[in-house]
Formats: sequence, structure tokens, C-alpha cells
Amino acid sequence: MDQRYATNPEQLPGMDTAELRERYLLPEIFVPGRITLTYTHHDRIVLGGAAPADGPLTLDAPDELRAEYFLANRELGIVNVGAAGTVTVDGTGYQLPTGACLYVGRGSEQVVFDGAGAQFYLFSAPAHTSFPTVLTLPGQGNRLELGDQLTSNARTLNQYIHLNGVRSCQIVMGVTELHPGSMWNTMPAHTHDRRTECYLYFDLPEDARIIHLLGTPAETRHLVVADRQAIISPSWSIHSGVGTSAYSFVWAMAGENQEFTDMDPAPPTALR
Ligand SMILES: O=C(O)C(=O)C[C@H](O)C(=O)CO
Ligand SMILES: [Zn+2]
Repeated sequence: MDQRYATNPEQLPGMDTAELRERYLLPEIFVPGRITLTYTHHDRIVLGGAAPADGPLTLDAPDELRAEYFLANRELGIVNVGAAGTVTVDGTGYQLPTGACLYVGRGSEQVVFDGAGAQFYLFSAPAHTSFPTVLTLPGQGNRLELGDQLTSNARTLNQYIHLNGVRSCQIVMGVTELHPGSMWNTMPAHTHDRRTECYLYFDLPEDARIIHLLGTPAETRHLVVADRQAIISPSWSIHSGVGTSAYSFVWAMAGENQEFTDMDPAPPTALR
């Protein structure tokens, strides 16, 4: 498993493009026939992808977890950004069409992914107790309409795993879809010092890119991100981006609390 140790904001000014990408960008999440996993020490999140091709893929516990099975001490959020597929949890099969979200609680011993062309994005965090495994179909989450066409940030935010929906210990997860003609996500930007957040950008044309902003509001940097690449946003960092085309992204957080509105605004005038 790829390991990324935690960083602090004082390190940022000394990083060149290559180091920024090594630390905060996950360039290859979906490899046909494989499960890829990255362990970030920011809030001990494990993120990655399962892309079944020729047969089912089983989620094993990497040595780094020192656990008998992957979810012995963790919970897992899954969003399928590929073709329809199946996730089987301890013998119960869940059909995930494109865009569906499955929460899998701590203590589930066997998780198996199947369906050629499915792309299951995985986001896992330590869990202190077990909540039930729940499937949410696309569109069944809590929808928030944000932004405005006039500021190129009209978007629909779907909350799937959250305090008023599917319950979890730490994970808060959903999907935001930019409306056609809108390119900005999460602008005005924010930080939330109590949670780490990760984005998986998807549905971006192959020749388009997203300029993803990170850093403290007073010291920003950027990553140029392609379709189906993910970013890690430490608690001290803003996370916002502008695409050269419309796109969607899975956002997911873990940390001290699950209050979606616990954010510190970083308006455009505060950014440097
Ligand atoms: O479009 C947005 O705005 C988002 O999707 C924001 C994320 O959900 C987020 O950053 C939550 O903290
Ligand atoms: Zn955020």
C-alpha cells in the first residue's frame, strides 16, 4: 500500500511541482483487475479504487493495518463512478449502478467487488463502533443546490453518508456535479481544521484538466488534475478547483466531527 506521511503548512513554500504531486495527488486510482490503496496519515484515511476486469476482487487487509481483515477497525464508503457492478459484503450482494454509494460498517469481514467496467472509489477511516451497511442509489441523498451560473459555480451537491442520512463513525461523503457551463467547485473556498478531505474528480473529458487549489488561504499552490485522479486536502488546506470543462467529484471527509457546516470561509479576497 502506498503510504503518505502527514505534512504541515510550513512545508508548503519549499515544495516544487513534483513534491506537491507526490504528497497530495493520487494519479492512478483505477487499474483494471486490481485494487489500489493509499494510506494517508492525515486522519489515517485509506483511499483508493477497485476496478474489476476478469473476475471478482477481494478487499484484503494490507500489512500496514496490522488487522485480521480490512474492516476490523475501520469503516468504508464506496461510490461507483464506472459501469454498474456488485459489492458483496459478508455474503450479501449490493447492486451499485453508476453514482450509487455503499456504506460498509466496521466488523464486515469480507468485501468483494465484481462487474467488468465498474470503478469503485474507496474511502475508509478508523471506526470506534459498527453502523449498518446501507446502499444509497444515485439521487437518493440529500441534495443541495449551490452557486450560480453567473459566477460559473452552479452545482448540485449530493450528501450520501452524513449526520442526517446514512450514519457512520467518521465518514462524511457525497458527490458534487457541476452544471453545464459552470467550472468552479467550492468557491468561495473554505478550510475545516477538524477534518481531512479528499476529492476524486471524474466525468472530465480526457483532454481537459482541473486546476485544483490547495494550501492555506494566505499561501496557495495548485495541482493540475486529470479525470479520475484524487487529491488529499489536509485539515489546514483549502480545496477548490476550476476545470477547463464541466466535471463531477466525490468528496469525502473524516476527523474530529461530522458537522458539514463546520467550515472556516476563505473568500476570494482572502486568497493569496
Ligand atoms: O461543491 C462544493 O462546494 C463541495 O462539494 C464542497 C465539499 O463538499 C466540501 O468541501 C465539504 O467540506
Ligand atoms: Zn471542505
